[in-house]
Amino acid sequence: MHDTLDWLKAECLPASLGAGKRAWLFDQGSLTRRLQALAQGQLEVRILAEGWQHLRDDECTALAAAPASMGWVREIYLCGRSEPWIFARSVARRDALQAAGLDLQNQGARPLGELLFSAQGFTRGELQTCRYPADWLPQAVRETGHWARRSCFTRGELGVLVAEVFLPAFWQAAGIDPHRR
Ligand SMILES: C=C(O[C@@H]1C=C(C(=O)O)C=C[C@H]1O)C(=O)O
Repeated sequence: MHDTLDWLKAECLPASLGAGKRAWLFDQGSLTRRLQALAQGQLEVRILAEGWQHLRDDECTALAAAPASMGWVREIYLCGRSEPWIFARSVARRDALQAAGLDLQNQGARPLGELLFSAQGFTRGELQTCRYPADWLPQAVRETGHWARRSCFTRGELGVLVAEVFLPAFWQAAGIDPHRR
């Protein structure tokens, strides 16, 4: 397991990372909203998996949870013009969700961003990036080297850790060479 997965802050990234990719990776706004514009409104959430699972080591560390804590896991594609552009995995501690009375189980195909960027009192923490482990990706998009970012949205004791992996089809749609750093 990648318990030593290093998520890097903006200032730790190689200077060689292209400005186009860096701008997308570290944009503080709602990714859903930006993608809706890029897809001219043809953006949908495709749910891949949801449920209570033991969280990964890097997730437990980020959420200040004991190793292998139980949490709600939501894995989706954000599809632009019916093509997977983003793989996203969002997790939160079960104890914190229950204490907050937040019901992520019924989010369904509504973008999580509508909850996290609405007036619900969530604050976004620092954005970090990494090259996402291929074996954490769905089989259909399993390649090494995809840029990912993550941040934690907090409200009181509750943290929702959102990781977004930018797939080659997205970079092409954004007019950025997916093979350049
Ligand atoms: C956090 C956001 O929500 C987006 C929607 C997600 C979902 O519905 O599961 C997951 C990650 C994000 O890309 C956002 O819009 O920035």
